[in-house]
Formats: sequence, structure tokens, C-alpha cells
Amino acid sequence: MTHPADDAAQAFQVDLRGVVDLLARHLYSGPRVYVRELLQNAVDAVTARRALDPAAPGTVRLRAVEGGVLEVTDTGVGLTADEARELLATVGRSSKRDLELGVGRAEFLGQFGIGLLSAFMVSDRIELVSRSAADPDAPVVRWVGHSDGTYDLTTADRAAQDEPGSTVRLHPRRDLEHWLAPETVAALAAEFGSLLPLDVQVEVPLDGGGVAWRRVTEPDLPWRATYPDAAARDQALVAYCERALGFTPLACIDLDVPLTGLTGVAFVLPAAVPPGNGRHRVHLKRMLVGQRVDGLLPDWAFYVRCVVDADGLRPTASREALYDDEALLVTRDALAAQVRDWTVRTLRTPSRLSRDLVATHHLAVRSLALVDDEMLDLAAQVLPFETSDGTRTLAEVAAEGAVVHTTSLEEYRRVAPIARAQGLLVVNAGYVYDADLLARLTGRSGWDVRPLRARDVAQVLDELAPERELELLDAVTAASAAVRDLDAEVVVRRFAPQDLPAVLLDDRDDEHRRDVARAVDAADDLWGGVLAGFSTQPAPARRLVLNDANATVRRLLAGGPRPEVFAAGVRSLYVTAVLLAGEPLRTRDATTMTDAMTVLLDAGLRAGDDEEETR
Ligand SMILES: Nc1ncnc2c1ncn2[C@@H]1O[C@H](COP(=O)(O)OP(=O)(O)OP(=O)(O)O)[C@@H](O)[C@H]1O
Repeated sequence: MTHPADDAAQAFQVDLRGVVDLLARHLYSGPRVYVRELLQNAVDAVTARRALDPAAPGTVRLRAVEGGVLEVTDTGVGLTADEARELLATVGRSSKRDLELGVGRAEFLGQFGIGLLSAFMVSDRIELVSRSAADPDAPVVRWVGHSDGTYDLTTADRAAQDEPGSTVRLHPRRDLEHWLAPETVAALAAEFGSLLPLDVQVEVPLDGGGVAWRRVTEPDLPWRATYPDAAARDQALVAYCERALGFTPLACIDLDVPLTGLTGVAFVLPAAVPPGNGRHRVHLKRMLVGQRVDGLLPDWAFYVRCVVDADGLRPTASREALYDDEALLVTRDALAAQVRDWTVRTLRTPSRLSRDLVATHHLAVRSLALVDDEMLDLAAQVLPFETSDGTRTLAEVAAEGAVVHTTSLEEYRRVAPIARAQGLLVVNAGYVYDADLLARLTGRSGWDVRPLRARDVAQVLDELAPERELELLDAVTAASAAVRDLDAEVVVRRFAPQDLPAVLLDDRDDEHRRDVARAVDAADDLWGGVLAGFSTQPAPARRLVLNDANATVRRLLAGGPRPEVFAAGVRSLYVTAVLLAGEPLRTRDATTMTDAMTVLLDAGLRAGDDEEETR
């Protein structure tokens, strides 16, 4: 059943305090954005006035007046009393939207009709005194909005204000006075508005007393201004980067995407930064969106910081990020191509810059090479790789034969000393991106690239003479038994360097079992049977290769020590090999080390005691 009163359409009531709280906590990153919203309204008002009178002045002045009040005066279009009532007192009402299309009009920064409310984050009372440029007969309007959601509207004679335009006064909220302090306002106005196409000035106190106006806007976009020559332009851009981003760039890359009206500069960082750090300073219609905006370039471009201005991209409602739409996608692709082309061009031509770029940003070049074939070929020509024969490019390594690489840093550390001593060229692909990069290169025609196999190293280690092999048969069997529980088996070879007692080889791809299978095929019946027995056992994952050229190893293998001392000696060589490979000790390895040391120490002390006694 309905009551008659319910039939009449009711208007929504808005609790302003709730709305302001929502803006402050959930839309904007903080109260500081109130300065941006005030500047934006002033700029839009000037734009609207210039549509009526192209020669109208374009100035904005911000200053502190008595009682901590901030006053912002513009030479914009102003408002009539009706407009003030309709636009200022209705949340969500804006003069800047296209009524038919329901979207913001291209020439204005604002569109949602909520921006002025942000001033309530720092102010209890917003006052706007305005004289309209559109209606020459309109009286001066004084609108006062209160944070409790009420407002007063009064009018005064036009004589009260000589020129069209508006003055907004913010009365500070208790305990938030600091947001309206002149230095804070000057810093925020410079941050948000430095590229605005207007003359924006802030009155700041001087050290010695008194006040002065400080202009916070650049006269022109630094990358579009006219300079006497290219060198002067470069210098100005470097100076701008120092001012705006706080570093001296290695180089400046011009950016231009006509489709979305974007122009700007990508500044190449002077020092390496970790990947995933590509944040940019983005302006829309010359107002700052943010200093650390994401999504403008792909991940690999973390070696540049951009400063851009666009008029065809959309901000999110908070105006602190870019709306992720088709236009942004197209822009990102175009910008990526421009940064990439510059990088390829620079690396192609040997120069100091190309050397600096490789030295500083090799990680980024590696990252780009993972997604770009041309860059991959170029990277192979210019990027330094750690190899067992010093730092080389992959092209240099390839000139000598197959590019054989390790896939982890530990593996490289393990084999590098032996490889170096035997003249085996191994590339370390254990650093970020390298293994993927080499894997990509494997698929390119003209490249012979493969991961190092245990057999590669085993091959360069000299086999023992058959007599020596025979001599060591029992010792090797006992040594293997000593490390069996560590998932390793022992083989003995002779190799340089002599002072390296042992090395651990990963038996990747079960090479060991295949070696045995080969041996079974080749052996006569008796040996074949014995070997076949071995091949059915699960093969140990690692080979501990003892160096028969090392004096300590020879003494150990010569026999003599009691079995438990012998086993402790082999196990301590195992741990030494793990440590030499730079691998972290697992709990099991650490226990092995402590146990082996105890046995060896005990044996050493006992030998000392025996000597004492016999004396
Ligand atoms: N300084 C000013 N001069 C003239 N008109 C103004 C001024 N400030 C605000 N207005 C009027 O008040 C309206 C509401 O302003 P508000 O800042 O709340 O929203 P907006 O700028 O339209 O949109 P947005 O929420 O996207 O900023 C504006 O559309 C404009 O017509």
C-alpha cells in the first residue's frame, strides 16, 4: 500500500561531510591535491574567458592573508549569481561537461564537478567572490560554502570588483593551518602547476622580512621552447631534468606521439636502478598528474625517467594516475618504439655514450633483448659477459666455437677455475636475464649455444694412467662409499690448478647412467655384467672429482689412515668443494663438516699424543 506523499519524486540529500571524508580517504592520496584543484579551476576559468576574448589576461595569484587564509585570484571568466548557485552549490555539477555527450570538454581540465570540494579537506569555509566576464551587467557575487553543507549567496555592486575574474578564499581548518602556509602552497603550486601555460605566482615571505612574488610556472614546455642551437637545447633539458627530477641525465630522448598529443623527454638515468622502477612524471593538459606514474612504458624501459605532457590521455577520477584505455595502450607502444630505436641507434655507433650506456644499463639492455630480436643480436655484439677467459661479448665467444654456458652462478664458480686452467671457454649465465637471453639466442640461426654438461668438464680433466687407475681402485670404491649418503660418487682425475683438491660436478640429465650404459655395450661379458649391476642403481646426482695432482689428495688415497679417518678426509673434501663452488652449506653439509672435522682433529691429536709417548 502506498501513501500519497510517496508518489512525489524526492531529491537525494547529500551529507557533505561524508562526501569530503570519502574524497580525502579513498579518492585522493592526501589533502595536498586541493592546490591542484584550485589551480585547475583558475586555468579552466581563463580558458573559458579566452574563448570570449582571446586577448584576456591569464594570471593566477596565490597569497596568504590574515588569519592563515589562503587567497587565490584568477583573471578567468567568473560567475554570475545563478551560475554560482547552480555550479558551486550542487555536488557533481560542472560547467565543463559536454551536455550531449556526457563527457568532459577537451579544452578543460575539470569535468566531474567535485574538485572544489577537495578544499574542504583543509578548510572549514570556502569563499568565492566573482565577477562574470560573460555578462557585463551581472553584479559581483559572493558565495560562501561551509563544511556542514550549507552556503550563503550574496551580491554586491560591480564597483566592488574592477575586473572580471574570481577570488577563492580558504579559511583553515583547526590543526590543518600548515597546509595553507605560504611555503607549502608555493611548493605544491610549483609541483602541480610548473608547466601550466599561465603566469602563476605565489607570494612568499623573504628571509630578511617582507614578501615577494615567486613565479612557479615555466614560460614554455622546456622541450618545445625555442633555443639558439641544439647544444643550448641539450643544456636546457639537462638543467630541467636536474631541477625537476634531481639527477643529471646520461642522455635525453625526445618523445612525440601526435595521436594522443603527447610530447616530452625520456631522460636516461646516470646510474643503474633495479628493474621494475620505471615511474614517470606525467602532465595532462600541462597539469601534473603524478611524479611516479606507472604504465607509460614497458617493464624493460626501467633505465629512463620520462617527463611528458599529453592532451589526449585520460586521468583516473583521482587525477593521480592514467586511465588504462586504448589511447594509453597506443601511446605506450609508440613511446616504447621511440626509446628502443634511440637505444639501438646509440649502441650501434661506438661512442662514449654507447660505452656508458652499456656499462650503466646493461641489465636493461639484457631485459630488452629478451623481447626484441634486433636488440638480441646487438646485445650479443656489445654486452660484456663473464667468461672463464675474462670479460667477453657473446660474439667474441662464438667466433671461437660453440657458446657453452653455465646456468647458475654456483655452477660457474664450481667449474670456472678448472675451465680456466684447461683452456675451456665457459660463459657465466647465472646473472639476471642471462640464462633466458642465451636460451633465446639458441633459437637464432647462426648461433651454436648450449648449456655446459658435466661431460664437457670431465672431458678436459685428464684420465689417469691405467696402472694408477688400478692402484686406486680400492681407494676410489671406499671414497665413493664415504659420500654415497651425500648423493655423490668419487672419481679421480688429474687437473690444474694443482692446489684445487676437488671439484663437484652436477650429473645433469643422468649422464652418468648413460656413460655406464655405453661402457656396458663396449665391455666384455664379465665386466659388462658387473657394470650393468651399477647402471640399475639410482645414479648419484653429483660427481666429486678428486685431483690426483694435489699432494693432500694423493696422501689420502695412498691409504694408511684408519677407515673412519679416510672417510672423514673424503667427506671434508666434499664440503671444501661445495664451499669452493660458492654454494651455501645445507644443514646436512654443515653436519658433515663438523663430524669430519671432529674425526680429523681427534686423529691429529691422537697422533700427537703417540709421538709424545714414544719420545
Ligand atoms: N575560479 C573559478 N572561476 C570560475 N568558475 C569556477 C571557478 N571555480 C569553480 N568554478 C565553477 O564551479 C564548477 C565546479 O567546480 P569544481 O572544481 O567542483 O568541478 P569541475 O572543475 O567542474 O570538475 P572537477 O571535479 O573535474 O574538477 C566548475 O565547473 C566551474 O564552473
